[in-house]
Amino acid sequence: MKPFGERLYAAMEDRGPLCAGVDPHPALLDAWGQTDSATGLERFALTATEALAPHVAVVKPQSAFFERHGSAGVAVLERVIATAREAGALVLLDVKRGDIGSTTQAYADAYLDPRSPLAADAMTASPYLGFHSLDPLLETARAHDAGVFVLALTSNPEAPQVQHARTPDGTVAGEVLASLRELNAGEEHGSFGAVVGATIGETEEDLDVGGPLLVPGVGAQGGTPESVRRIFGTAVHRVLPASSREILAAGPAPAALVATARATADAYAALLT
Ligand SMILES: O=C(O)c1cc(=O)[nH]c(=O)n1[C@@H]1O[C@H](COP(=O)(O)O)[C@@H](O)[C@H]1O
Repeated sequence: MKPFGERLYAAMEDRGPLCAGVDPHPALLDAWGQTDSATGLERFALTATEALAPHVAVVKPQSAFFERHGSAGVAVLERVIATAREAGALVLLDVKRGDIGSTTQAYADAYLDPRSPLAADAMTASPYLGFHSLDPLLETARAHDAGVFVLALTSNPEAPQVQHARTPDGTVAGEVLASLRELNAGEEHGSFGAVVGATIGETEEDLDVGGPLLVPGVGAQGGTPESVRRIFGTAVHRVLPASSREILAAGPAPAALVATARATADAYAALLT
């Protein structure tokens, strides 16, 4: 198998630059006429995945919305992952894990080792126990040609308190970005990505980490192709926009989901050229 970064680049060229989030919010379940239960979750999540996965580069299930339904919800997550991969999409599992190294290895086994029923092509990780507390994830990803997306400059308004904090060498976010650049050194399309929100406004950080840039915050949180172009400058060709609520709100009709996803991918495709 090729490394994740190369597989992602090929998928974005082939299917357009879009990561479609599967975030089964209770309000969306209701809007789709489903109950807030494991049965409603299953109908919602599989309808969305079956519709979108044949058309988008990446499907990103948000684990919390499955976990809140207990073990039945996690079983649905397993089916979403398998369904999306069978349809040819890459799966980025959004779990934002981060812990001491020995525990991080167990997360790596759960989400990146192909023997696990929850194994995905890539996962999200939080570096706030120290970037190298993530080493077990990074090493397991390398061993299985998977990817890791590390939070750098997130889309939420509380983020600057930690991420803009000064360090002897710059800022916390700058150090995360530099660590990713080091991991991807020598690769044209590295497998270790940064998460940078489309809503962060101006930044002086060097956002080109040599790997993909997962960019949530487009659509429902207000980010646009123009704001993405402004924020990412010469790194814009690495951007993978991620949108959840805006696409899912078009459902439950599969054709409407696909049309909204396609329109979003088309709106961002010009950024990559
Ligand atoms: O890692 C993420 O995906 C993420 C990082 C971030 O900075 N901001 C952010 O919104 N997200 C996730 O991206 C999704 C955003 O969904 P919408 O705002 O509905 O498009 C949610 O699943 C968030 O958890």
